[in-house]
Amino acid sequence: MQKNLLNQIDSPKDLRLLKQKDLPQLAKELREFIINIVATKEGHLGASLGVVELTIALHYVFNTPEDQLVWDVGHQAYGHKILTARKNNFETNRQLGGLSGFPKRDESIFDTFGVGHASTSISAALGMAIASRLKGDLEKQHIAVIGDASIAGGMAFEGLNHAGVTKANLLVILNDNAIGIDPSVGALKLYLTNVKKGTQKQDNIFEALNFDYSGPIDGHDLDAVIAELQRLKTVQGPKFLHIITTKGKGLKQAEKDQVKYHAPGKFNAQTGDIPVKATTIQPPKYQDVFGHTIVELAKENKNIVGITPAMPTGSSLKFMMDSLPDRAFDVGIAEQHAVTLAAGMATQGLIPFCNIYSTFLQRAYDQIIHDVALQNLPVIFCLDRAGLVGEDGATHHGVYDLSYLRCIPNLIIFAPRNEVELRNIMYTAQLGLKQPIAIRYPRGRGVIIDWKQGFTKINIAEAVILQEGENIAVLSIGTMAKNVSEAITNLNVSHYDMRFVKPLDETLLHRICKTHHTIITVEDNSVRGGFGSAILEFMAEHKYTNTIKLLGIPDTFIEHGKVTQLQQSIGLDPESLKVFIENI
Ligand SMILES: Cc1ncc(C[n+]2csc(CCOP(=O)(O)OP(=O)(O)O)c2C)c(N)n1
Ligand SMILES: CC(=O)[C@@H](O)[C@H](O)COP(=O)(O)O
Ligand SMILES: [Mg+2]
Repeated sequence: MQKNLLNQIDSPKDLRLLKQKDLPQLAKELREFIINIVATKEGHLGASLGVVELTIALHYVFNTPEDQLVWDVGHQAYGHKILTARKNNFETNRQLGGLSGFPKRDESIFDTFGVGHASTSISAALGMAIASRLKGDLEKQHIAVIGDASIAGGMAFEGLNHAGVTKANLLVILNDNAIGIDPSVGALKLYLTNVKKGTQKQDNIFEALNFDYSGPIDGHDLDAVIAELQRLKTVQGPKFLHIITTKGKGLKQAEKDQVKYHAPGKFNAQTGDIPVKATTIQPPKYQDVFGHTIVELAKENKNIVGITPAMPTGSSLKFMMDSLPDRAFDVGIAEQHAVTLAAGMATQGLIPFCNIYSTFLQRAYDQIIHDVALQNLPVIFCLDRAGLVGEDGATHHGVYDLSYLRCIPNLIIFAPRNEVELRNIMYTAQLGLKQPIAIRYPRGRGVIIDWKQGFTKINIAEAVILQEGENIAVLSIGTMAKNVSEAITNLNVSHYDMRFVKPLDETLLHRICKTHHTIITVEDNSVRGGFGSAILEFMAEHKYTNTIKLLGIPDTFIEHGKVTQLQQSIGLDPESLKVFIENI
């Protein structure tokens, strides 16, 4: 058999010159290429391995980039990137200055739509298809590739509902591997399982929505997929192709442990094994502090329930799903539903901990305002991955929550400085708070090895004095306290961990303003409308004229890279902070 087909391909034009019988060999090479690079450079693995055949078939049959191909979430688009002129720099994937881990319009004309969040592809591709019709172009194809977990998201349903009454030239391909990051959930999953078994009794849902439905077909059978795509190319209007694939296909361990190999970190490219980490004791991940603490609290307080929209492993709510399964809910990729579900539960006296990554909570903004805060329902929001998240980049940084939450009446906003503070605020929140609270904490590990200490109640709106000095007061929020502490070692300045962005510790703030000529705020949220803005508003309201400097995420989208590199690039690392403070 011919070797090194992948090396001959710079763009889909080269791919289309290959004979169809050679494509399985290309699929093998593409898989090996992805595995070899992700094994050392890290990133999302299982999803891209699962769509290798589909990716080749799509670029083989359709005339990309004229035909518009939209990937949902985009974590499965590594093969697409490699076949579309990015093979030679794919090793820079997700690194500072390198390729983005997700499709991005700035990066390539083959990336028709920027993604990272789920369930957007159908609406985006439909928008393109309607635009083509309006321009009189009836030949152009528009394809949305969406996973079985993402199609259960509300916006995907909204897109299907609209598409079904249009004549738009839209092909929706459901890549059904029966798993998201964690196993897929919900009634739609049951329906799809029945379709695969051929046992469904009711009408086909997608046909009922007016789509020309075909499938399910084996998504790893290149000939079958190509034949069906060629047929669908000749069908006008909304079409739906259901393919069945295996997440992690081609790497034994990734097929077996699909959750771990969604994004496994470094692994051995030959064996697939993930190296056992050194056993030195480290501080825990914040997500695990959340996961263990909610179990501990829920065992004592029968009203506590936990909710996650499709992130049981990422949030560690799985600990509660394992030990108290009736009281922990994975609702699928459904952030809006998760928030309003929590609100409904709170009306009945339950104490919902609704855990959502900061970036994904953006999806549920009206629900926070209209369903929770307006009715003053005591929902406890736990916002994981707040601040810079690193290699996932601009689509995933949780750097807006303080700004978008701070303007909502009734809502308390707290950011723990360390693991013990996270535990204590979770404990405090379930003691009978009469209003909603948002607790935001970052990706990664904390600072305290001995974190499992007894609970202490936190007084609402009480800040903590970490160091008192002269003239300059540094006010930090959340885990930025660590960078500030490192920066001011040996400096005679004050440092306060304000803890609450809302309500502020006004008593302390009056004292700070009266005893320091300069105030510096430090946050890992946008400086626009965030913690520093809250301090500015306080000063303006009380007519303080101290000099104030706001440090945080500048008013621009921050790309991908290691968190330490990104902090350096925007002056939030300890060294830059030190230089800044010394030069005041
Ligand atoms: C709005 C939103 N919520 C949650 C996520 C986190 N997330 C990324 S991929 C994923 C699972 C996607 O599963 P599926 O659509 O089945 O694709 P697969 O990984 O199986 O290819 C989730 C929950 C996200 N990216 N966007
Ligand atoms: C693609 C996606 O949205 C998720 O896979 C995300 O990358 C998970 O982030 P964490 O690694 O922080 O859980
Ligand atoms: Mg899936």
